[in-house]
Amino acid sequence: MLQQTKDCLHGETLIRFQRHQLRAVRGNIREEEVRFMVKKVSESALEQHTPVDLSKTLFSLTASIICRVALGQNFNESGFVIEQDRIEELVSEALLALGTFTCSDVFPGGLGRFFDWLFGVHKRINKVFEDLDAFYQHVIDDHLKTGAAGKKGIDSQADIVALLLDMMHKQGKKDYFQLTIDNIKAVLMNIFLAGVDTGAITMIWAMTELVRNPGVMKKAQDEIRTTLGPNKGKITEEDIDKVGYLKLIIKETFRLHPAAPLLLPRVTMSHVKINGYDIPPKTQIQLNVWAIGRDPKRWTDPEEFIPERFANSCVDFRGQHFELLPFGSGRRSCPGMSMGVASVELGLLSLLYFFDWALPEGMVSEADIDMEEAGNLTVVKKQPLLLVPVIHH
Ligand code: HEM
Repeated sequence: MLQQTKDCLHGETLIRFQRHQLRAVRGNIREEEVRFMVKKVSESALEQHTPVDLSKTLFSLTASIICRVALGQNFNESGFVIEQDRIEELVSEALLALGTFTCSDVFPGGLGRFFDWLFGVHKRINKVFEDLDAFYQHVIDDHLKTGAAGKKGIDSQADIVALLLDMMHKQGKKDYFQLTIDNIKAVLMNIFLAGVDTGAITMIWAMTELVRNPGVMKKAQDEIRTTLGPNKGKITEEDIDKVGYLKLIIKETFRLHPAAPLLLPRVTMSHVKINGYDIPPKTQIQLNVWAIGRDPKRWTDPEEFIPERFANSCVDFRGQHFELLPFGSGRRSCPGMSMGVASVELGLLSLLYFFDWALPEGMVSEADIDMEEAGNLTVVKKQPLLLVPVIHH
């Protein structure tokens, strides 16, 4: 028990430390982008009874944060190399393509390839990845042209492309590992595909559960508004640690709606035995963390959204407690966890502090909200979440 408490405290301290580190390096990109989102939602709220598409709003938020941190490019300034909508489209298309079943996965020989060719599977996959490659090349060329890549020197505000290009320029010819432009594009691909929609999906499900559970929404808003006080002009990341109930809401959202329900596939390196089953080497394994999160043997009332279940529990989502694994576990667990959690916390905190949320006209009860899921690698709410914002402060 003592060890568990120590682990809890250690985890919490670690995530705060990482957040401070991130803040020091990335400045207040997240705060600026969340403020921009609040401004846009406030504008919509002035047109009374007009619903906001929160799914779109939250995808735009995470895409803008990732674009600024990774590429140093701001959607809200003119001259961005690609339309924001197109980036969001490309990310969704790429994730869908990656999670698509291919015949050559099951029949690696000519037969599988023939059927994939017949159904045009690889053509579709190639098209979306060619478009993303062209986008990364454009951004890299832009950095090289403007000298953001090393010539001016790297400062604490440098974006990831600038840092990687700087590393590439400084490497010696005899270095064991030679970083190439292709490596940089691969890192960008990882960050884009893993970083944009996971955070948005988590916030969309959290807001969906909150409107379906008005008691939980009210408790969260009362705590947030009482703790932060009235007429606060802006929310900062320092405010996050003051509001404990929101953190329980986020944990409960991770339990019921992990953004990547099957994590990334693993392959066994040797023969293993699990629950009496023999699993030979080189077998692809998928971990269903969605099902684990709803397992009645582990959770009381597993289908219910009850954030209080975590109030006196040490169970956390950082990969040490196997009943809750929204970021995976082990060496291949999510490297963007601190950044993802910080964006989700700040985004939700602002939406709950500044606005009350009502159902759109025609929807009589919370039970009418559609909960259907869509996607394969990542699973999003199928129908956009439409809610009417009412300005509170
Ligand atoms: C709430 C937000 C996020 C969630 C729920 C999430 C979840 C996950 C999950 C489940 C995995 C697979 C882990 C495994 O199979 O064990 C993963 C991998 C990954 N995530 Fe995240 N993630 C989030 C945010 C981010 C962000 C913001 C970034 C980058 C800026 C990021 C970058 C990555 C990368 C690069 C991988 C692949 C790691 C590898 O291949 O070894 N993630 N994430």
